[in-house]
Amino acid sequence: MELFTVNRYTEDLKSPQDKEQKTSNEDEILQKLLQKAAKRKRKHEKSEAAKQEAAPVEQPQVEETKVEEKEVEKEEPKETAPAEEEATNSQDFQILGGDDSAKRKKVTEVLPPWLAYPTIIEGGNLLPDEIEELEAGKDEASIENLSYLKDHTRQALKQMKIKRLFPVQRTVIPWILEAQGKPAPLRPRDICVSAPTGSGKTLAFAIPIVQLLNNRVRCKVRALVVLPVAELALQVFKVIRALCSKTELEVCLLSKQHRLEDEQEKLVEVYKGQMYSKADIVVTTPGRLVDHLHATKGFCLKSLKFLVIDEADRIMDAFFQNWLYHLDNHVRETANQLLAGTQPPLCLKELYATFGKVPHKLLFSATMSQDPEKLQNLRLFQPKLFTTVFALPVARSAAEQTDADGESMPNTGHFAGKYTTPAELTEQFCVTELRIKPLTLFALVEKYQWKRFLCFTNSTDTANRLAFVMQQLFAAGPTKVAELSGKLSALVRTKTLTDFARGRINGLICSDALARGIDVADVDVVLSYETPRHIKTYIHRVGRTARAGRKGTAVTLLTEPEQAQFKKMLNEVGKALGEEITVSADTEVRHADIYKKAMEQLRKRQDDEKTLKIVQKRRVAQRSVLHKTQAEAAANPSRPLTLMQKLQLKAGGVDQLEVKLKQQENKLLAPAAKGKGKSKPKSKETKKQRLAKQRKAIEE
Ligand SMILES: Nc1ncnc2c1ncn2[C@@H]1O[C@H](COP(=O)(O)OP(=O)(O)OP(=O)(O)O)[C@@H](O)[C@H]1O
Repeated sequence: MELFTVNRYTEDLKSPQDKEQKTSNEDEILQKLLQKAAKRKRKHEKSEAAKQEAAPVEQPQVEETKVEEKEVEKEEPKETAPAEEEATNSQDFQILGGDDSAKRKKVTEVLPPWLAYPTIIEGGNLLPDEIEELEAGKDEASIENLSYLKDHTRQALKQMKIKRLFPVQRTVIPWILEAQGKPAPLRPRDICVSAPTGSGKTLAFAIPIVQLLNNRVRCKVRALVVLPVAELALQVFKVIRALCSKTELEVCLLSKQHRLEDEQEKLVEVYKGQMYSKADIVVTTPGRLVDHLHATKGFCLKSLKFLVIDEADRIMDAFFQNWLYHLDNHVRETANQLLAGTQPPLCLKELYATFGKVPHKLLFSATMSQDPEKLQNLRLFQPKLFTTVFALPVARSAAEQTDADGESMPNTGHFAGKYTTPAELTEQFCVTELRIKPLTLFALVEKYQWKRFLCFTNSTDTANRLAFVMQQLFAAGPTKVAELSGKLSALVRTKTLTDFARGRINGLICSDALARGIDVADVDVVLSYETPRHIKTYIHRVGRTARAGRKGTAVTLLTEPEQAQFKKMLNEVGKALGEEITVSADTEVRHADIYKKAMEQLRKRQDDEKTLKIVQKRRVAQRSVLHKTQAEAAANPSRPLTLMQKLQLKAGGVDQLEVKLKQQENKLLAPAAKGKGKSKPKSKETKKQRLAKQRKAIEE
């Protein structure tokens, strides 16, 4: 008996004809195999003969032989039968570790047509000839001559001291107004706007939104503006609020600078058991939006008509609590509730108005992302790109338009408008040594008498340390310097910015968290203390000056090794390094004493911080040990304590230990507290009152 039975598939030959056909097929295959074997044999013989010839010769000639071999191989297919050709063609696939001569297709980056063929925003900011036209009263960009602007917008703009619109505004505003004016089944295309920093993108979306929402009857959240950081949200909120000043529209700001409960009060009101929206336009950060979607009863976005994403590439780069997912869920849920009839009022008209409605998405940035994956997350509807600078696809010859196989290649386009800086910006650099970098910065500010400057570092820690050193260096003079980094609370940051805007502070040492979007008027110069890691960061940093058609300067401090790398980074996006500026060579000697002192103080401060961290860590550890010992002793009074535990309890228990460690901590914090104590208000305000006062001052 067989243990295993192997079942093979044996094709039943149905007819003698089939039988004949099968035998002829077999013969054919056999013939092919024999031909192949003969070919292989021939080849082997030839290569053996060649090897023998080449044996006494040195290395370079071996390579020649290889070339010959290849030539022989290339010639051979001419002699082979068609069946053999098939077999040789199979070598088109690249064999790993094998012959490298296999054919490879060239991979080219292809932009989707909407990115490759954008709408160009013509004209720069206020050009000299335009100013002459403005004086002559013939200016086409004057708000008086633009027919699509409503009276309430003109009045508000006049109050904001805006007389004419910038190119990006003149292109985008009429386009949105027209796209929204089309009848119901036609849906407007979503747009991406890529324009330089300070070119006026905020008004480009704010004006059409305010004009289109102004004829609403009932207050509902119809526009949502999302920004990456609280400071930016506050800035955009102020612009939209000013624009709405002549309308009935309500604008609400949501950001971590306020208490959630306060914001909830501003968002929703309850009347006779029904929830009503108190805001038409909501300006928010992604994190705060998610908080409200989950925690605020009655916060409903089902009537959303506009979704604006400012600094879009930043928002797409970061996860931001997956805000898009939560927003999507919220809109879908409310729509479903409405369809299921669980959310009153359910009437046909409302159903019709809600069903299938998607907000018009408007994306803005100075460094727009081209990454299709990131853009796909936003599910843009037939997107359209507006950009200021663009090199149109280069015209190619007929030969260039086809690849090696003779197939036509798509036009790839060249997105040159991706990283642009304002025309009014002057870029410079200063070469220094790492050892004396802070001193060079100090000397530059002294030499050029900059009264309003921003200085960027690559991390919050560097910003913190540099601000400390600069404060020491400038201590004797009138120049006031402060830190502005992500390490500080949002409230302190906003207060510092307000002080800077009002001229109480001359220079801010910032981390990159605030490099984007912040609009402070009349910044003389933007300094990069450390070279930015990415060109995008550089574009946003330098964009804090030369805004709204004004002139500005950007200076980068470079060490010798950094110079080539930075130059390469700029060249890659078609920018040049700019002019070199220097500080006098005896700077180091003149300020040696004061610099030495500042560095010593910094070292002392760092030591203190380290000790404080250790004390705090020990405090937490000892507290937990004591708690454990006390709990054990209470739970099991009969169990004898170890000597260590007895000592710990004898030392005075948790409370006394707390007091002891607190004393140590206070001692270390004492010098800092002393300095702060001077500026503290004398009145007995509570912390809550003080914060409320600060908030009020900031919003004003
Ligand atoms: N039409 C205008 N006339 C005069 N000033 C304007 C006009 N439009 C905007 N501004 C001013 O220009 C400055 C920059 O505007 P805005 O912040 O909108 O620029 P942005 O393009 O968003 O810059 P960023 O990319 O850095 O965020 C603001 O101070 C604003 O008040």
